[in-house]
Amino acid sequence: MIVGSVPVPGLVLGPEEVHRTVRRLADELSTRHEDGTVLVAVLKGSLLFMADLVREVRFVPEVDFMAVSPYPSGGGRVRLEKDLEIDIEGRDVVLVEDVVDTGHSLTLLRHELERRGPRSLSVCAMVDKRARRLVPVPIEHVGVSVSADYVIGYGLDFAGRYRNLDLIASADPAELARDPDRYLAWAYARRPARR
Ligand SMILES: O=P(O)(O)OC[C@H]1O[C@H](OP(=O)(O)OP(=O)(O)O)[C@H](O)[C@@H]1O
Ligand code: HPA
Repeated sequence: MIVGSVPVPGLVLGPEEVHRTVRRLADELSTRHEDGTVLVAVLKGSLLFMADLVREVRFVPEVDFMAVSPYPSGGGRVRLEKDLEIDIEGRDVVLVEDVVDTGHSLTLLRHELERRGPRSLSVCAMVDKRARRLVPVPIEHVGVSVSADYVIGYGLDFAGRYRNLDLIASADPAELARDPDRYLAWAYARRPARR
C-alpha cells in the first residue's frame, strides 16, 4: 500500500487480534495438554509469542529455548545454534514458532526433537507463510496464514528492527533491503502512548 510517496506495511493483525489469536491457540493447547508439558520457543522471534502464550494456557508449562540459523553457504541448510536444557524423552512437547517460511528450520527442529523420544510433539506457529514453503512440514496449530512475502512485528524482525511491535504487518522486503528503518516511523506512530 502506498500513501503519498511513502510505502506503509499492510496490517495483518492489530494488537487486539494478536491477543485474540494467542488466546485461541492457548485454548487449543489447553484442551490437549496437561501440567508438565514442555513449551519450546525458537529464539529470537518467538520471544513475545511465548511470553503471551505461557500466560494464557490453563496447564502448568515448563519452558525451554532453542535457536537455529542458516549456514552462510545458503541452500536452505540450517544448523542448531542453541540446544535445550531439558531432557524431553517421554514428555509432551510443543514447539512454539513465530513464523514458518520455507520450512527448513521447522523440518530440522522437528527432526531434532523427534529423535529424542518425546511422548508427543506438536507445533504451534503464530504465522504460516504457506505460499513460500519449499519443504512440506506439519504445523498442528496455526495463528494466521498469510500470503505476504515478509512480515514484521510481534517478535518478527528485519535487521533487528520491529520485533517490539504489538502488531503483525506485511512489509516489502525490497524496501527493507534498501532501508531497514523504512517503516519505523509508521510502526512507532501506532504504538500506544505510555504513561
Ligand atoms: O521456514 P524458514 O524459512 O526456515 O524460516 C523460519 C525461521 O525464520 C525465523 O527465524 P529467523 O531466521 O528470522 O531468526 P530470528 O528469529 O532470530 O530473527 C523463525 O523463527 C524460524 O526459525
Ligand atoms: N519475517 C521475519 N523473519 C522471518 C520471516 C519473515 O517474514 N521469514 C523467515 N524469517
